[in-house]
Amino acid sequence: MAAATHDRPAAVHAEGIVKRYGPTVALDGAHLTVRPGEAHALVGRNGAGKSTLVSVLTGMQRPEAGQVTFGGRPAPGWGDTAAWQRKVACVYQRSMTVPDLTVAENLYLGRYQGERIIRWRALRERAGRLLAEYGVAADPAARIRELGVEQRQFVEIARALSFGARLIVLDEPTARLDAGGIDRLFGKLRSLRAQGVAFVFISHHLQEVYELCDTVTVFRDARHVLTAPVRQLAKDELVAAMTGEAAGAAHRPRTAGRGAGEPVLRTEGLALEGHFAPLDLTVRAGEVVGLAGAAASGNTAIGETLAGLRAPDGGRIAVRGRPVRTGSVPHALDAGIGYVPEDRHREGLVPGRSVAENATLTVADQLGPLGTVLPSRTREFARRMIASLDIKTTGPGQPVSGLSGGNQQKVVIARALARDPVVLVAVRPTNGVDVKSKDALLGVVREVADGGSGALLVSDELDDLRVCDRVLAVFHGRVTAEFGRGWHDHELVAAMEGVRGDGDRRTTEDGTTQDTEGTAP
Ligand SMILES: Nc1ncnc2c1ncn2[C@@H]1O[C@H](COP(=O)(O)OP(=O)(O)OP(=O)(O)O)[C@@H](O)[C@H]1O
Repeated sequence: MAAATHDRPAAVHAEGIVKRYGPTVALDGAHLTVRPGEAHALVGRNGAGKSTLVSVLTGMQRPEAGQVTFGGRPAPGWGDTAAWQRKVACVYQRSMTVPDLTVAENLYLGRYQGERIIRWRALRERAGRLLAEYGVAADPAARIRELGVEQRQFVEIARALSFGARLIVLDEPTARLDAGGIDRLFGKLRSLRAQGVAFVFISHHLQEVYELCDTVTVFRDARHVLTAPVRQLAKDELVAAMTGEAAGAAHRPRTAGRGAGEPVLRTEGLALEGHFAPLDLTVRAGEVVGLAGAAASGNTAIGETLAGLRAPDGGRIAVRGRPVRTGSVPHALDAGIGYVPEDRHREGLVPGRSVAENATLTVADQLGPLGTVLPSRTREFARRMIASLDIKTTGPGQPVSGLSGGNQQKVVIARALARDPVVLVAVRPTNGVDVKSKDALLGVVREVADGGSGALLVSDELDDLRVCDRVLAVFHGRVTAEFGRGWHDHELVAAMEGVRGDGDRRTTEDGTTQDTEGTAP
């Protein structure tokens, strides 16, 4: 199906790109060529330089050296935003659209500068035609905040195409989509490729690279390492190129727990209407428990309720047998619930503060006041975390804003570990984390449990869930199945999606299937 062509000039060609941030060399003579109609994966470890290249290719950052051409013509002048928009767009994991404006307004944002009167009805009609042209099912009058991630991404793609861009960068577009959403996104990308639109696809999910892309480029330590047809590169060779280690050197985290002890976390009838039905959950010392479910299953809401971010409608939470006041983050923290949020930008970090300060924010009272001089204990803890979570940074004193996305995520995890939590609740902790660091991170979660705490891993990533001693599948706000070790991928995926078929059959706790009603709470 590959629509990539070699007889036309490259959709984008970049060469000799150098970009520095102070002492950090983010790109060191990097190059990339993407053909029209190609789906080109750009992969590399956290901090390899992928986002920096994207910011250069989209005119957001000016490189110190190098050239960029689109369709064989030099890139627009620095600062000529409108001209860049006609060449290329990036759909980020975090939406660049304006949530309080309508779809129609977002589609035509910035295009009517200088015009005194905007005809709203005509604008909505034009937006409707535009969306129909690109096969996007979204109401032009709906506010962006009312749309799901999937529709928002489609609106952003339609917006880019309507400016004339024939190159679209997708930065981890699948991170917040469920399996059906990923299928629909890939279907749309395939049909656009057939029309000659080229994609740069950034993902830490290598299986998606194999599913969607025809070419892959690997960056390592600010440099281009290889470009190859995806089909000619085995997955372990790809990982080896990313890590610089021999193929097969990557190890899986240990999965054998020491056996469960006393309950460290217990919920009784914990419920949140519209999100999850009354839940009785027990996590024991030494145990890693998985809460598996798709984005809308309610598993994230359970994690957020345990962390005190949401107030439940009813039910109780106890840590080591002691009741925890629900709906209060400070009480959850004091009770020993460590929390790794899904959205590190919103809930995770203080950008101007250093790696060490951010990693220890919750224990500031134990380590001494935050100030310009780092207390030695803060720095010492940060150093340990930098080593064990493999954080790529110039040191504990570097502001977190200077870290790549994946490395920021690791700082959020460090922060949750700083207090020696009795139970660690982590929501999709490996989101945006590279293949090798994922192993390190899951190994740390395992160590937390082996050290006598408990861990609850909220995720839909099978590779993450493999570290668990038990996995509970959540569907429509209810735990529908429980698995011990040794589950098969297809069983867990089926349980996460709710097994539909004759009479809507589900797997129950003892592993059998039965007819259920499958109603949402
Ligand atoms: N604003 C900034 N200030 C200082 N250093 C920065 C800044 N942005 C990026 N860097 C550094 O540049 C290097 C490349 O970062 P970049 O964000 O391009 O990596 P990446 O490959 O996109 O990583 P990830 O997979 O984690 O998103 C990193 O060492 C990072 O710390």
